[in-house]
Amino acid sequence: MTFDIGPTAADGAGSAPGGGTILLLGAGRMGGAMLRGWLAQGVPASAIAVADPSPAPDLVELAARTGVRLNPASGAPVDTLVVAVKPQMVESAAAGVQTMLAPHTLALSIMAGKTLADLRRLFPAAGSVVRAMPNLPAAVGRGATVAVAEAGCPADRKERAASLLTAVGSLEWLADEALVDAATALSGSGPAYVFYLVECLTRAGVEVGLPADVSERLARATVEGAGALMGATGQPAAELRAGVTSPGGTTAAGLSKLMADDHLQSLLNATLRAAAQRAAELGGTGPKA
Ligand SMILES: NC(=O)C1=CN([C@@H]2O[C@H](COP(=O)(O)OP(=O)(O)OC[C@H]3O[C@@H](n4cnc5c(N)ncnc54)[C@H](OP(=O)(O)O)[C@@H]3O)[C@@H](O)[C@H]2O)C=CC1
Ligand SMILES: O=C(O)[C@@H]1CCC=N1
Repeated sequence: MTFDIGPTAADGAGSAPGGGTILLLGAGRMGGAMLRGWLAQGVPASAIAVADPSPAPDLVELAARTGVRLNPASGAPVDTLVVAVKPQMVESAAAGVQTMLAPHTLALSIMAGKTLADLRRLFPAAGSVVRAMPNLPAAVGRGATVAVAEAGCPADRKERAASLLTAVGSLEWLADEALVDAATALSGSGPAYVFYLVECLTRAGVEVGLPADVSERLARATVEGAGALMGATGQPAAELRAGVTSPGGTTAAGLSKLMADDHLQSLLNATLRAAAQRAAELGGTGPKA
Protein backbone atom coordinates (compact mmCIF):
# COMPACT_ATOMS: atom_id res chain seq x y z
CA MET A 1 0.00 0.00 0.00
CA THR A 2 1.31 3.51 -0.75
CA PHE A 3 -0.10 6.85 0.35
CA ASP A 4 -0.55 10.34 -1.04
CA ILE A 5 -0.43 13.03 1.62
CA GLY A 6 -0.97 15.66 -1.07
CA PRO A 7 0.86 18.95 -1.21
CA THR A 8 3.76 19.47 1.21
CA ALA A 9 4.23 22.50 3.47
CA ALA A 10 6.33 24.07 0.76
CA ASP A 11 3.23 23.99 -1.44
CA GLY A 12 1.22 25.83 1.20
CA ALA A 13 -0.45 22.85 2.93
CA GLY A 14 -1.10 23.02 6.68
CA SER A 15 2.05 22.51 8.69
CA ALA A 16 2.99 20.57 11.80
CA PRO A 17 4.88 22.16 14.71
CA GLY A 18 8.29 22.85 13.25
CA GLY A 19 6.62 22.79 9.82
CA GLY A 20 5.72 20.18 7.26
CA THR A 21 3.53 17.22 6.63
CA ILE A 22 3.20 14.11 8.80
CA LEU A 23 2.41 10.51 7.96
CA LEU A 24 1.49 8.50 11.05
CA LEU A 25 2.17 4.81 10.39
CA GLY A 26 -0.03 2.91 12.85
CA ALA A 27 -2.70 4.70 14.88
CA GLY A 28 -3.46 2.33 17.75
CA ARG A 29 -3.18 3.21 21.43
CA MET A 30 0.07 5.22 21.26
CA GLY A 31 -0.13 6.54 17.71
CA GLY A 32 -3.76 7.51 18.28
CA ALA A 33 -2.86 9.28 21.54
CA MET A 34 -0.14 11.26 19.79
CA LEU A 35 -2.44 12.14 16.90
CA ARG A 36 -5.02 13.54 19.33
CA GLY A 37 -2.26 15.49 21.13
CA TRP A 38 -1.07 17.08 17.89
CA LEU A 39 -4.59 18.12 16.93
CA ALA A 40 -5.18 19.52 20.43
CA GLN A 41 -1.95 21.53 20.11
CA GLY A 42 -3.14 23.06 16.86
CA VAL A 43 -1.34 20.99 14.26
CA PRO A 44 -3.56 21.45 11.20
CA ALA A 45 -5.44 18.28 10.29
CA SER A 46 -4.58 19.03 6.66
CA ALA A 47 -0.90 18.38 7.50
CA ILE A 48 -1.58 14.86 8.79
CA ALA A 49 -2.26 11.54 7.07
CA VAL A 50 -2.68 8.22 8.85
CA ALA A 51 -1.82 4.80 7.47
CA ASP A 52 -3.56 2.02 9.38
CA PRO A 53 -5.09 -0.89 7.45
CA SER A 54 -7.97 -1.55 9.87
CA PRO A 55 -8.60 1.73 11.69
CA ALA A 56 -10.71 1.63 14.86
CA PRO A 57 -14.17 3.28 14.65
CA ASP A 58 -13.10 6.21 16.85
CA LEU A 59 -10.18 6.89 14.47
CA VAL A 60 -12.51 6.80 11.46
CA GLU A 61 -14.82 9.25 13.28
CA LEU A 62 -11.90 11.53 14.21
CA ALA A 63 -10.64 11.58 10.63
CA ALA A 64 -14.12 12.39 9.27
CA ARG A 65 -14.64 15.15 11.85
CA THR A 66 -11.22 16.83 11.59
CA GLY A 67 -10.11 16.23 8.01
CA VAL A 68 -7.08 14.09 8.89
CA ARG A 69 -6.58 11.88 5.84
CA LEU A 70 -6.99 8.17 6.47
CA ASN A 71 -5.23 5.70 4.18
CA PRO A 72 -4.99 8.02 1.18
CA ALA A 73 -3.95 6.24 -2.01
CA SER A 74 -0.63 6.59 -3.89
CA GLY A 75 2.51 8.32 -2.68
CA ALA A 76 4.41 11.60 -2.38
CA PRO A 77 7.24 12.26 0.12
CA VAL A 78 6.38 13.61 3.57
CA ASP A 79 8.36 15.80 5.95
CA THR A 80 7.90 13.52 8.98
CA LEU A 81 7.07 9.83 9.13
CA VAL A 82 6.01 8.81 12.65
CA VAL A 83 6.39 5.05 13.07
CA ALA A 84 3.91 3.75 15.67
CA VAL A 85 3.33 0.15 14.59
CA LYS A 86 4.36 -2.79 16.76
CA PRO A 87 8.03 -3.63 16.31
CA GLN A 88 7.00 -7.12 15.16
CA MET A 89 4.98 -5.54 12.28
CA VAL A 90 7.40 -2.93 11.06
CA GLU A 91 9.25 -4.97 8.44
CA SER A 92 6.04 -5.33 6.38
CA ALA A 93 4.60 -1.91 7.31
CA ALA A 94 7.80 -0.17 6.17
CA ALA A 95 7.49 -1.61 2.67
CA GLY A 96 4.35 0.45 2.02
CA VAL A 97 5.88 3.83 2.80
CA GLN A 98 9.21 3.77 0.95
CA THR A 99 7.91 6.15 -1.74
CA MET A 100 7.05 8.65 1.02
CA LEU A 101 10.70 9.06 2.03
CA ALA A 102 13.06 11.72 0.70
CA PRO A 103 16.18 13.57 1.90
CA HIS A 104 13.97 16.09 3.75
CA THR A 105 12.05 13.30 5.57
CA LEU A 106 12.52 12.72 9.29
CA ALA A 107 11.63 9.16 10.36
CA LEU A 108 10.55 9.39 14.02
CA SER A 109 10.01 6.01 15.65
CA ILE A 110 8.31 5.24 18.96
CA MET A 111 8.78 1.47 18.64
CA ALA A 112 10.21 -0.44 21.58
CA GLY A 113 13.57 -1.98 20.87
CA LYS A 114 14.14 -0.83 17.30
CA THR A 115 17.49 0.93 17.21
CA LEU A 116 18.70 3.85 15.13
CA ALA A 117 20.58 1.30 13.00
CA ASP A 118 17.33 -0.67 12.52
CA LEU A 119 15.53 2.53 11.51
CA ARG A 120 18.28 3.42 9.05
CA ARG A 121 17.90 -0.04 7.47
CA LEU A 122 14.08 0.12 7.42
CA PHE A 123 13.83 3.69 6.08
CA PRO A 124 16.98 4.10 3.99
CA ALA A 125 15.78 7.08 1.95
CA ALA A 126 14.80 9.19 4.99
CA GLY A 127 17.22 12.09 5.51
CA SER A 128 17.22 11.73 9.32
CA VAL A 129 16.09 9.28 11.95
CA VAL A 130 15.11 9.81 15.59
CA ARG A 131 14.23 7.04 18.05
CA ALA A 132 11.83 7.98 20.84
CA MET A 133 10.04 6.19 23.68
CA PRO A 134 6.91 7.92 24.98
CA ASN A 135 4.36 6.47 27.40
CA LEU A 136 0.60 6.12 27.46
CA PRO A 137 -0.21 9.16 29.66
CA ALA A 138 0.54 11.02 26.42
CA ALA A 139 -3.18 10.37 25.83
CA VAL A 140 -3.90 13.10 28.41
CA GLY A 141 -0.91 15.30 27.56
CA ARG A 142 1.15 13.88 30.44
CA GLY A 143 3.50 11.56 28.56
CA ALA A 144 7.14 11.14 29.60
CA THR A 145 9.30 10.67 26.51
CA VAL A 146 12.99 10.04 25.90
CA ALA A 147 14.59 10.40 22.48
CA VAL A 148 17.89 9.95 20.75
CA ALA A 149 18.89 11.23 17.31
CA GLU A 150 21.35 9.63 14.92
CA ALA A 151 24.77 11.29 14.73
CA GLY A 152 24.72 14.35 12.51
CA CYS A 153 20.95 14.84 12.71
CA PRO A 154 20.39 18.52 11.82
CA ALA A 155 19.11 20.77 14.62
CA ASP A 156 15.93 21.65 12.73
CA ARG A 157 15.00 17.95 12.42
CA LYS A 158 15.55 17.45 16.16
CA GLU A 159 13.38 20.50 16.79
CA ARG A 160 10.67 19.03 14.57
CA ALA A 161 10.80 15.76 16.52
CA ALA A 162 10.75 17.68 19.81
CA SER A 163 7.69 19.69 18.75
CA LEU A 164 5.73 16.53 18.00
CA LEU A 165 6.85 14.75 21.16
CA THR A 166 6.35 17.68 23.57
CA ALA A 167 2.82 18.15 22.19
CA VAL A 168 1.91 15.16 24.40
CA GLY A 169 4.13 15.70 27.47
CA SER A 170 7.73 16.05 28.62
CA LEU A 171 10.84 15.13 26.62
CA GLU A 172 14.40 14.22 27.59
CA TRP A 173 17.04 13.84 24.90
CA LEU A 174 19.48 11.03 25.71
CA ALA A 175 23.08 11.28 24.54
CA ASP A 176 23.57 7.50 24.75
CA GLU A 177 21.26 5.22 22.76
CA ALA A 178 22.13 2.32 25.08
CA LEU A 179 19.92 4.01 27.71
CA VAL A 180 16.73 3.85 25.63
CA ASP A 181 15.93 0.21 26.48
CA ALA A 182 16.35 1.01 30.19
CA ALA A 183 14.06 4.04 29.86
CA THR A 184 11.57 1.85 27.98
CA ALA A 185 11.58 -0.54 30.95
CA LEU A 186 11.00 2.32 33.41
CA SER A 187 8.80 4.98 31.83
CA GLY A 188 7.56 3.25 28.66
CA SER A 189 6.18 0.24 30.51
CA GLY A 190 5.89 2.00 33.88
CA PRO A 191 2.23 3.03 33.67
CA ALA A 192 1.33 -0.67 33.57
CA TYR A 193 3.20 -1.27 36.84
CA VAL A 194 1.25 1.57 38.46
CA PHE A 195 -2.07 0.24 37.16
CA TYR A 196 -1.15 -3.17 38.56
CA LEU A 197 -0.44 -1.52 41.91
CA VAL A 198 -4.02 -0.19 41.84
CA GLU A 199 -5.31 -3.71 41.10
CA CYS A 200 -3.29 -5.14 44.02
CA LEU A 201 -4.36 -2.37 46.41
CA THR A 202 -7.97 -3.02 45.44
CA ARG A 203 -7.68 -6.73 46.24
CA ALA A 204 -5.83 -5.98 49.48
CA GLY A 205 -8.60 -3.55 50.48
CA VAL A 206 -11.13 -6.32 50.00
CA GLU A 207 -8.92 -8.59 52.12
CA VAL A 208 -9.15 -6.17 55.05
CA GLY A 209 -12.92 -5.96 54.70
CA LEU A 210 -13.84 -3.22 52.20
CA PRO A 211 -16.56 -3.83 49.59
CA ALA A 212 -14.88 -4.34 46.19
CA ASP A 213 -16.34 -1.22 44.58
CA VAL A 214 -15.36 1.01 47.50
CA SER A 215 -11.89 -0.54 47.55
CA GLU A 216 -11.39 0.12 43.83
CA ARG A 217 -12.55 3.73 44.07
CA LEU A 218 -10.24 4.36 47.02
CA ALA A 219 -7.25 2.67 45.33
CA ARG A 220 -7.72 4.69 42.14
CA ALA A 221 -8.22 7.97 43.98
CA THR A 222 -5.17 7.31 46.16
CA VAL A 223 -2.85 6.75 43.20
CA GLU A 224 -4.31 9.70 41.29
CA GLY A 225 -4.02 11.94 44.34
CA ALA A 226 -0.50 10.82 45.25
CA GLY A 227 0.65 11.45 41.67
CA ALA A 228 -0.99 14.87 41.58
CA LEU A 229 0.59 15.80 44.94
CA MET A 230 4.03 14.71 43.74
CA GLY A 231 3.57 16.73 40.56
CA ALA A 232 2.25 19.83 42.34
CA THR A 233 4.92 19.95 45.07
CA GLY A 234 7.97 18.64 43.18
CA GLN A 235 9.13 17.20 46.54
CA PRO A 236 11.26 14.03 46.52
CA ALA A 237 9.16 10.87 46.84
CA ALA A 238 10.98 9.86 50.04
CA GLU A 239 10.03 13.20 51.66
CA LEU A 240 6.42 12.82 50.63
CA ARG A 241 6.43 9.29 52.06
CA ALA A 242 7.85 10.61 55.34
CA GLY A 243 5.01 13.15 55.42
CA VAL A 244 2.44 10.32 55.49
CA THR A 245 4.33 8.21 58.02
CA SER A 246 3.54 9.18 61.62
CA PRO A 247 6.00 7.67 64.08
CA GLY A 248 4.40 4.59 65.63
CA GLY A 249 1.36 5.00 63.36
CA THR A 250 -0.49 2.94 60.77
CA THR A 251 1.71 3.76 57.78
CA ALA A 252 4.86 2.73 59.64
CA ALA A 253 3.16 -0.57 60.44
CA GLY A 254 2.21 -1.08 56.79
CA LEU A 255 5.60 -0.03 55.40
CA SER A 256 7.34 -2.44 57.77
CA LYS A 257 5.86 -5.17 55.58
CA LEU A 258 6.17 -3.45 52.18
CA MET A 259 9.81 -2.48 52.71
CA ALA A 260 10.94 -5.63 54.52
CA ASP A 261 14.18 -7.14 53.17
CA ASP A 262 14.01 -4.84 50.12
CA HIS A 263 11.56 -7.32 48.56
CA LEU A 264 9.74 -4.70 46.50
CA GLN A 265 13.03 -3.13 45.37
CA SER A 266 14.35 -6.54 44.27
CA LEU A 267 11.10 -7.25 42.48
CA LEU A 268 11.23 -3.94 40.63
CA ASN A 269 14.89 -4.48 39.75
CA ALA A 270 13.93 -7.83 38.20
CA THR A 271 10.89 -6.26 36.52
CA LEU A 272 12.91 -3.55 34.78
CA ARG A 273 15.68 -6.00 33.86
CA ALA A 274 13.12 -8.27 32.15
CA ALA A 275 11.50 -5.37 30.29
CA ALA A 276 14.85 -3.96 29.15
CA GLN A 277 15.94 -7.42 28.02
CA ARG A 278 12.75 -7.79 25.99
CA ALA A 279 13.35 -4.37 24.38
CA ALA A 280 16.79 -5.56 23.31
CA GLU A 281 15.25 -8.74 21.83
CA LEU A 282 12.76 -6.67 19.81
CA GLY A 283 15.62 -4.86 18.07
CA GLY A 284 17.23 -6.02 14.84
CA THR A 285 14.89 -8.17 12.81
CA GLY A 286 13.49 -9.19 16.23
CA PRO A 287 11.33 -12.15 17.25
CA LYS A 288 8.02 -12.55 15.42
CA ALA A 289 5.92 -12.68 18.61
N1 LIG B 1 1.13 1.14 24.32
C1 LIG B 1 2.08 1.81 24.98
O1 LIG B 1 1.93 2.16 26.17
C2 LIG B 1 3.35 2.20 24.28
C3 LIG B 1 3.67 1.74 23.01
N2 LIG B 1 4.83 2.13 22.41
C4 LIG B 1 5.16 1.63 21.07
O2 LIG B 1 4.16 2.12 20.20
C5 LIG B 1 3.97 1.20 19.14
C6 LIG B 1 2.49 0.90 19.01
O3 LIG B 1 2.03 0.32 20.20
P1 LIG B 1 0.49 0.34 20.57
O4 LIG B 1 -0.10 1.64 20.13
O5 LIG B 1 0.38 -0.10 21.96
O6 LIG B 1 -0.03 -0.82 19.60
P2 LIG B 1 -1.41 -0.95 18.84
O7 LIG B 1 -1.52 -2.36 18.39
O8 LIG B 1 -2.49 -0.36 19.69
O9 LIG B 1 -1.21 0.01 17.57
C7 LIG B 1 -0.53 -0.36 16.41
C8 LIG B 1 -1.41 0.02 15.24
O10 LIG B 1 -0.71 -0.25 14.03
C9 LIG B 1 -1.63 -0.88 13.13
N3 LIG B 1 -0.93 -1.61 12.08
C10 LIG B 1 -0.66 -2.93 11.97
N4 LIG B 1 -0.03 -3.19 10.81
C11 LIG B 1 0.09 -2.00 10.16
C12 LIG B 1 0.63 -1.62 8.89
N5 LIG B 1 1.18 -2.51 8.06
N6 LIG B 1 0.58 -0.32 8.54
C13 LIG B 1 0.03 0.61 9.37
N7 LIG B 1 -0.51 0.30 10.58
C14 LIG B 1 -0.47 -0.99 10.96
C15 LIG B 1 -2.43 -1.76 14.05
O11 LIG B 1 -3.60 -2.22 13.40
P3 LIG B 1 -4.25 -3.64 13.89
O12 LIG B 1 -4.68 -3.41 15.30
O13 LIG B 1 -5.37 -3.84 12.93
O14 LIG B 1 -3.14 -4.65 13.76
C16 LIG B 1 -2.71 -0.81 15.19
O15 LIG B 1 -3.81 0.06 14.92
C17 LIG B 1 4.79 -0.04 19.46
O16 LIG B 1 5.93 -0.06 18.65
C18 LIG B 1 5.15 0.13 20.93
O17 LIG B 1 6.43 -0.42 21.21
C19 LIG B 1 5.69 3.02 22.98
C20 LIG B 1 5.42 3.50 24.22
C21 LIG B 1 4.26 3.12 24.99
O1 LIG C 1 4.86 -3.26 26.04
C1 LIG C 1 5.44 -2.74 25.09
O2 LIG C 1 6.24 -3.41 24.39
C2 LIG C 1 5.22 -1.28 24.78
C3 LIG C 1 6.49 -0.48 24.85
C4 LIG C 1 6.39 0.30 26.13
C5 LIG C 1 5.02 0.13 26.54
N1 LIG C 1 4.37 -0.69 25.78
